[in-house]
Amino acid sequence: MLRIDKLHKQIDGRAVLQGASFELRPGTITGLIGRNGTGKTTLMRLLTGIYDPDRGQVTLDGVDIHRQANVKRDIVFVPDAPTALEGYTLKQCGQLYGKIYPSFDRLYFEDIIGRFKLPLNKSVRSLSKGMKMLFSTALGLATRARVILLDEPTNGVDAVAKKQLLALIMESVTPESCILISSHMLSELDRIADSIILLRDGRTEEQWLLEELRMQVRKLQIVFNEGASMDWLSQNEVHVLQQIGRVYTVLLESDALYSSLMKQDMLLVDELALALEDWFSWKSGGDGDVA
Ligand SMILES: Nc1ncnc2c1ncn2[C@@H]1O[C@H](COP(=O)(O)OP(=O)(O)OP(=O)(O)O)[C@@H](O)[C@H]1O
Repeated sequence: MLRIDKLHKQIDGRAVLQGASFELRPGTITGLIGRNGTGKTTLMRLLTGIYDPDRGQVTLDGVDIHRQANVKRDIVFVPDAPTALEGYTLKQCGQLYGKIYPSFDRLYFEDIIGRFKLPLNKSVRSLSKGMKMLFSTALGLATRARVILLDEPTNGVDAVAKKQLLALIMESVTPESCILISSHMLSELDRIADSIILLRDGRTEEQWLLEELRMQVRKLQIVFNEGASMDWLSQNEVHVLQQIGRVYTVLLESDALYSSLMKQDMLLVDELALALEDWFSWKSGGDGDVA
């Protein structure tokens, strides 16, 4: 559906994107993660056509979105602050979006606004930061566009509304549409995303399906008898998340490693549920802070 192919973009002489490639498939929610300043917002601006790429292509069903302006109506970007709409009332914003986006669903928009108890006749400026995020996400989702890009949608949103917002995002994806969410909240993506894209050094690495990841990567708590088996622990494919005395929490990817672990001198081994954050800590080189 939306295909991103070797995107390059320099901003102020700095290469922000250096070959980002991935795909967004219909009916899916994809999480975009990466450290501060890695270029997630820049990438979203490129996908919406706000920026042109220096090199590379973004195509929606084979049509280059930077060459065919009308395709952009199928792609909506919800920024992390709706500054452009500050002067309008919420209702006026709905009317405006209804004119821009042919599939804008006004009833759905007003339904969401009602669910979050947002004031339809007040200006966007008068809303709190969290309310602004709820409102702009509602506006974006109500376009019923085929591709919806959400930049940190839960930023500033309280715990109760966050739960509702995540449910809303999940309910909004249809078999014909897809949603890309940039977020530092890995536990939220863990709950709602189908796949994850990690942006690092301007490049996207492999796109991981969360379901497959949970099957492939084992998280184990091991208590060794006497001394820990350093030979086993120091293998490249074993990642030690935590060590407290003789208790190790590790991640490992291969069945062969699991079999060789079973031959070690252990008091206890226990399988734990893998969290996206654990895996991320591994892939970020162990500092656990990429997002
Ligand atoms: N308008 C701009 N002018 C100059 N530099 C910019 C501009 N926009 C972005 N940048 C730079 O481009 C890089 C990528 O910024 P971007 O906002 O895309 O990162 P991000 O991954 O979304 O960050 P965060 O997680 O902090 O929101 C940063 O180094 C940033 O300083």
